[in-house]
Amino acid sequence: MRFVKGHGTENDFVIIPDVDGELELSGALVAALCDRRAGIGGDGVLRVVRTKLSPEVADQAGEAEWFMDYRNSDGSVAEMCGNGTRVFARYLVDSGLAGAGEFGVATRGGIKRVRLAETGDVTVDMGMPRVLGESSATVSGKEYGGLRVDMGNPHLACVIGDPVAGLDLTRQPGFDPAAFPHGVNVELLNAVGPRRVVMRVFERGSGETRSCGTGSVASAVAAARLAGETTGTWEVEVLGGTVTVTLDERTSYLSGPAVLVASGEVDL
Ligand SMILES: N[C@@H](CCC[C@H](N)C(=O)O)C(=O)O
Repeated sequence: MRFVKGHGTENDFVIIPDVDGELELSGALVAALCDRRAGIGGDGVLRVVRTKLSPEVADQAGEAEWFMDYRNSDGSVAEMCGNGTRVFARYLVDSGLAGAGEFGVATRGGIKRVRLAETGDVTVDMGMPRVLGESSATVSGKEYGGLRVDMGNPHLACVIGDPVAGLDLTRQPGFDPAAFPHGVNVELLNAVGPRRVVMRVFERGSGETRSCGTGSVASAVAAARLAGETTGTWEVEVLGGTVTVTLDERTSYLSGPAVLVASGEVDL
């Protein structure tokens, strides 16, 4: 099986080209590919398949030729992945499946428009974040209040007073299953300057990752709300670098680097 490895601020993915939709991507196969010792290693898999050949998103085929079939490293399916969309776009352009510039990508969370800059950065129109209210997460016995934000996938973004560096995120933070019946991605962040936050994330289905695009937008929304703002540009520092989030009256944008680092054949 041919693969390409890429990452966006070290949120890393195994990209599997399956343009004609011939592959049976089981949960076990995804987990084996993402295994960092026995496989290639990654936070998730991005299967590249024609939208029109994918019944669950075929209605998006008029606006996006390619479907990003995203899976978490434990094999579970997720609706959306912001960094994955940026890396997916980089792959499409570098492999000649899409022309440079601007185009749509089909996802389970709807069409995402992407724009590739000459600097190498990729920007995704992430849509309007939906704020669903408040909830809380528990880390090492301590409870943190946070904002429930729907980015196509579920988030709980908690602005905490303390630095996030010392938090133990080796285990899934506690959360209210009634508020998040399908699980949740938990962000913990603190403000380190005007419109600048440091964020760590525990992702549903993948554990702690070094960056999360949908989580960065959710974090910017939570930080903005605390500052009494609704629009503007936030820098989100993550373990793997920095991404930029812009909120406006209509939508949100995620920008940052997206790179491909390896390719080859895998026989699992
Ligand atoms: N890393 C992603 C989010 C991936 C999906 C998430 N783990 C979920 O299950 O919702 C991003 O960059 O947004």
